[in-house]
Amino acid sequence: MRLKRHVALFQSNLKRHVSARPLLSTQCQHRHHRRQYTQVAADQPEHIAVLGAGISGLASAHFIAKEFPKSKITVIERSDETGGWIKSRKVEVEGGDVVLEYGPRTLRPGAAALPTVEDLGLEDEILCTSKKSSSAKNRYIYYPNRLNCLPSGAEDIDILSLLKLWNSGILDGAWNIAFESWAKPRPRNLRDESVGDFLSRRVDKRIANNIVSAVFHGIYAGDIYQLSARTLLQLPWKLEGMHGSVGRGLFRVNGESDSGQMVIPWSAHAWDQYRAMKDELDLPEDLLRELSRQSTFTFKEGLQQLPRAIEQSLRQNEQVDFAMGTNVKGVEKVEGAQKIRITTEGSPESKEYDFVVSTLRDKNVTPFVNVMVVNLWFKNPKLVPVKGFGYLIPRSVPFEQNPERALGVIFDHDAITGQDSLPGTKLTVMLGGHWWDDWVGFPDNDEGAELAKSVLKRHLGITEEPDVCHVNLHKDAIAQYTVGYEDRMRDLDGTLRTRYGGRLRVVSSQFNGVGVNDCIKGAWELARGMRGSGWKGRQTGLEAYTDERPDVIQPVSQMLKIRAPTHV
Ligand SMILES: C=Cc1c2[nH]c(c1C)Cc1[nH]c(c(CCC(=O)O)c1C)Cc1[nH]c(c(C)c1CCC(=O)O)Cc1[nH]c(c(C)c1C=C)C2
Repeated sequence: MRLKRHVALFQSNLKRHVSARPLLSTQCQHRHHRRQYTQVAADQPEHIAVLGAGISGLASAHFIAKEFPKSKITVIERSDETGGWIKSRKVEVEGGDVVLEYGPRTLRPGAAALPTVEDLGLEDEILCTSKKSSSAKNRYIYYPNRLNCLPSGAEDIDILSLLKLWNSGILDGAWNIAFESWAKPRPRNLRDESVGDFLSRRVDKRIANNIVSAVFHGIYAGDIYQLSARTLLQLPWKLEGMHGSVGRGLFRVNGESDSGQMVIPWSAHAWDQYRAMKDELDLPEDLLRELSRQSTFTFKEGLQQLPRAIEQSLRQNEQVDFAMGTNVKGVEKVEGAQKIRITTEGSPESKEYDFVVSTLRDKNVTPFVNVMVVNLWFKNPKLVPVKGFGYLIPRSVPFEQNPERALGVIFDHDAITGQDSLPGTKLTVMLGGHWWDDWVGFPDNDEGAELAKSVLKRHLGITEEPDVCHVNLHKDAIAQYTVGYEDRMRDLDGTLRTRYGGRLRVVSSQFNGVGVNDCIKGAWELARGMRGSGWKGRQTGLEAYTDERPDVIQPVSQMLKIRAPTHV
């Protein structure tokens, strides 16, 4: 009854348009900094401001401090805690304690985060989930009214499990992959379309609505009919643009190559960045070898250990200063000088900087979705009937099976082991995302808990009351790279360049990819671009979108770990 009321109430919410705010004009209040700094060499920025102390801001400060050890760096953050929405909490329960993650919880062992982990001496704090573990192998999709295990690799495909999957209907339309090369190529003037439309056109709408929408729920909590195919399915989009079909394109580029490895078109920018990372990030062989066997990793105290360690190391560094609880009100170029003026809320004085890195969110640049994260812990360790990472819920699931608009459930007790001091069932239910785009009000914490429990009851048969239940509504949690994204980024690059002359650059999940690794990699690239006299150039942080050089055909190797735009 209560659930029905919630669902009816939320569905009756009307579409709300996000209020427009000018780029980088968040409120701020700025404290003055007392430390004395040695005079810096003329070719180093004297004072740099980093706006925001989420992972992008912290990583930017970390890498910039290494590039310019004599510059003064001020990190300005609105809240009282660093790390953005990476938030880990140790919670006491009867007989021990458990770690709950309110936001991202694991990292893939990609190139970006590892040097930071090594720099900070966090190697001994790492907890890995092996590629061979059940949680890495067993990923489920709930469809239409049960869990279906997806094969994790060719070696896991057996006839029985394939038959089960086939009978569920989740693979309906998959045969059409075989006929992809016969689908009509897109019109020449089509600059972008949605992921859903692209797949419906080239393969089958059912595949888009079932498996693909589930995967996109797990990454973007987004709507495949709004997200950009050109940006998020960049390889298939490129291959179709080059050869009229994805299959034919892959065949042709490999037929013409004599590299002996599987090759694909890379944007020249992504290839340069990839090589630079490979050349410069000198990681210990044993750490690399160990992590290559892992599916994901995190830390003993939770993922927030990473931003906390970066913060701690920055605080120990004389050149870095934090202005916490400080709201940026205005960012403008100083007339006639190569400086950026930052004004802050509650402070009559503004402050001028030689260089500014902004990681602030701007809803004029991309829309965002809201995600409600409900963490539940039960003393009983045997509540979930299967072992695995968890399950995702596609858009095609009938409404009666998902009236709460859940996006997926993570089996944290399986996905990450070694954080809790006692066994139990630890789950995270993710609700909302694009399903809540039209809502003007959101469930409160009690309602969120009821919705999550209702999902668990229907999908997993869990009727027990949880011993712990934490609910967090993350407003504007995940940036949405919607159709036309890359063209908008090119326009934004022009605007930023004209307005700030290269002295303000951006890095964040709005520009560099929504993952933690993407943000760290973006911060590394930004700091590297400042190297030498690079900070005096007219870059904006959006060079990936304006690099007009033709693609290069190179091995696929790390491509999946590096997100970069297309130029077809
Ligand atoms: C906490 C909510 C998030 C959702 N998506 C992201 C976050 C942080 C971003 C994200 N999630 C994944 C990737 C791909 C790269 C990767 O590390 O695998 C990205 C960029 C995959 C992923 N999805 C879920 C998990 C636990 C992971 C692993 C990474 C992580 O720890 O976040 C589950 C999941 N995430 C979201 C939903 C709705 C969901 C559902 C079960 C949204």
